[in-house]
Amino acid sequence: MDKMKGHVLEADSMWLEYEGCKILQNIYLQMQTGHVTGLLGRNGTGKSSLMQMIFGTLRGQNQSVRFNGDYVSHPYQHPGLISYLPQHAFIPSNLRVSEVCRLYKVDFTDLCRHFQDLEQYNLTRVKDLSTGNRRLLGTLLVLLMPVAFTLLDEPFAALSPLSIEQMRRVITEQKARKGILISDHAYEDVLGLADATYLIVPVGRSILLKDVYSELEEFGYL
Ligand SMILES: Nc1ncnc2c1ncn2[C@@H]1O[C@H](COP(=O)(O)OP(=O)(O)OP(=O)(O)O)[C@@H](O)[C@H]1O
Repeated sequence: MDKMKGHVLEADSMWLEYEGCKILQNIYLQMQTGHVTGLLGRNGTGKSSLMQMIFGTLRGQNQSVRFNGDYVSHPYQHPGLISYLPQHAFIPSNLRVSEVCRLYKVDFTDLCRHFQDLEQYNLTRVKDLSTGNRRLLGTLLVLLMPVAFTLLDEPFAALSPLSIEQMRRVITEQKARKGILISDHAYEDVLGLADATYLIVPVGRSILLKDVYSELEEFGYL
């Protein structure tokens, strides 16, 4: 993938229902390389589901994900296109940190450049890391993977204030080479990073925020 050229990833007509219960209705969202896009919404409004649909691992009633205008049926199957940080643990826990770095095509030295404390865990098995360090490792792997777009579901949860600050710096650095979508309840952190922010409002519609704080209040998020 040509990193010098700008790329656009669009999620269009995203429709999701569970047993007749409407979660997402006709959502549109756009990401572009060089930009951080924020995704906010109250608990249960469907942010995680939307990310899984964009990644391609959850099928809704309708969805259209387009890369530079071309429909992509399962984005995660395209090498170099997309990475996704789910809320749950996802790294094979029996592998050593150095092995998962190879698996995700991330240079361990580069990873430690961002978080020096991780240096000592090169040969540690993932299951022996603390919960916070496992989350930190997972978030860094997904962020540093050589892909055009990265989806981050709650990257700040389980991180200490100092780690959040450092992670914000990594995100800002990485946006120079990719497009990043962030959903987190630490909305100030999201707004501080985002070039544009979408709010999912009940029931399942998305709004591109313009007058950010007054719209967040108007739609009952704050
Ligand atoms: N497998 C499922 N079957 C039925 N309902 C589901 C299923 N998965 C999710 N839901 C429902 O879909 C809605 C959206 O869930 P989702 O996890 O996407 O929301 P969210 O905005 O990410 O929430 P949070 O901020 O609390 O993480 C919720 O009401 C949830 O209960």
